[in-house]
Amino acid sequence: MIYTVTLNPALDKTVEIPSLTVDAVNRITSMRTDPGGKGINVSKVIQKLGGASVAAGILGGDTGRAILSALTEMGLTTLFHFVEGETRTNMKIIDPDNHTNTDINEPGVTVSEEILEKLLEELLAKVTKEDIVVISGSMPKGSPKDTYYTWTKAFREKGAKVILDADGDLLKAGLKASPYLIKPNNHELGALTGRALETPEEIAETAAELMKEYGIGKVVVSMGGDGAVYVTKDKTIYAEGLKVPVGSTVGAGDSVVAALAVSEEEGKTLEETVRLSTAVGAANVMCSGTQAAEYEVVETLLPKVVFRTI
Ligand SMILES: Nc1ncnc2c1ncn2[C@@H]1O[C@H](COP(=O)(O)OP(=O)(O)OP(=O)(O)O)[C@@H](O)[C@H]1O
Ligand SMILES: O=P(O)(O)OC[C@@]1(O)O[C@H](CO)[C@@H](O)[C@@H]1O
Repeated sequence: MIYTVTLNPALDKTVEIPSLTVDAVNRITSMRTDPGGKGINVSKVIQKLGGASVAAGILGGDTGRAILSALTEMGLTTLFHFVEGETRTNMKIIDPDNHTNTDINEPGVTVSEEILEKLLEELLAKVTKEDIVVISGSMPKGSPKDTYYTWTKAFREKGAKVILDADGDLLKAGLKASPYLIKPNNHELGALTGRALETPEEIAETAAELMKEYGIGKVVVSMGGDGAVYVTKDKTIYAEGLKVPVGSTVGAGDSVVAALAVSEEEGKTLEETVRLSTAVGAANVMCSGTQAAEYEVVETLLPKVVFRTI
C-alpha cells in the first residue's frame, strides 16, 4: 500500500486572470477549486494510474470537511485528523497572456505536537515493510522543525520506503533520516547545495553526492518543462520534457511523485519509471487546476518520451 502524508492540505482555488497586473484591479475570467496539498495530489494521481493509496493528514473546519467529502466522493481512502481552525485556501493564478502560474499559499492551521504524535502513531500501527510512505509539502504552524526527520526515521524503522518531497529546512531535516527517494526540483537542489544547477550533468553529479552523503537510495530532480534527471546507485537517466499545451503546472511535481511511487510498488525498471513519470508529469500540466489527468492521456504520451543515459 502507498500512504501519502499531507500535514498542511489546501483547497486550491485556481483562477484565470489574463494580463495579471499588480497595483491594479484584476478580473477573473474562470475559476475552479480542487482538494489539494502535495500528498493529496499524489493520491489523486495514483488513483488515475490504477493504484491504491491511503491519503493521511490534518484538516480543519468547513474547508477541511469539504476536502474530505471531495476525496471520499472520488473514492479515495483517507485517514485525516481534525483540528481547530480552518484548512487553508491557496490561490493559483494562471495568466494565459503571459504564460505565468502564480501561487499564493496561506500558512494553514496551527497544530499541537500531540495531534502530530497521534497521527504518526496511527500510521505506524498500519504501515509495514511492504509499504511506501510519501511525505510531502509544507508543515502547519506549531510543528517541530524536525518533524520530517522524526517521521522519516519512524517509517524507515518499520521497513517502509519513504519518498520525501519537501524543500528548504524541511528537506534538510528529512535528509538526515536517509529517505529512500527524494524529488527536489533543480532550484530546490541548487538551494540545498549552494550551487546553480543548469545542465543534466551538473544535476546528476550533485544528486549523486547527496545520495552518498545522506544514504539516500534514489534522487529524481525535476526541471519543469525541461524534464528530469533520475539518479540511482547504478544508473542515471535524463528525460526531456514533452512539448504539450500547458493548462496549469501546479502539482506537476506531485504527479511525478505519484508515478514514482506506483513504479516502485510495481517493481518497474528505471526506464519504465522514467517513461511513466515523464508522461504523467506532462499529462498533468495539460489539465487545469490541480485535477489529475486521465490515464488515457498518459497512455498517448508514453511512446513520445525521449531519454538518454548520462
Ligand atoms: N511546461 C511543462 N511541459 C511539459 N512537462 C512539464 C512542464 N512542467 C512540468 N512538466 C513535467 O512535470 C515534471 C515536474 O515538474 P516541476 O519540475 O515543475 O515540478 P515541481 O517544481 O516539483 O512542481 P510543483 O511544486 O508545482 O508540483 C517535470 O519533470 C516534467 O516532466
Ligand atoms: O505550501 P506547500 O505545502 O508547499 O504547497 C501547497 C501546494 O501549493 O502544493 C500543491 C501543488 O504541488 C498544491 O495543491 C498546494 O496548494
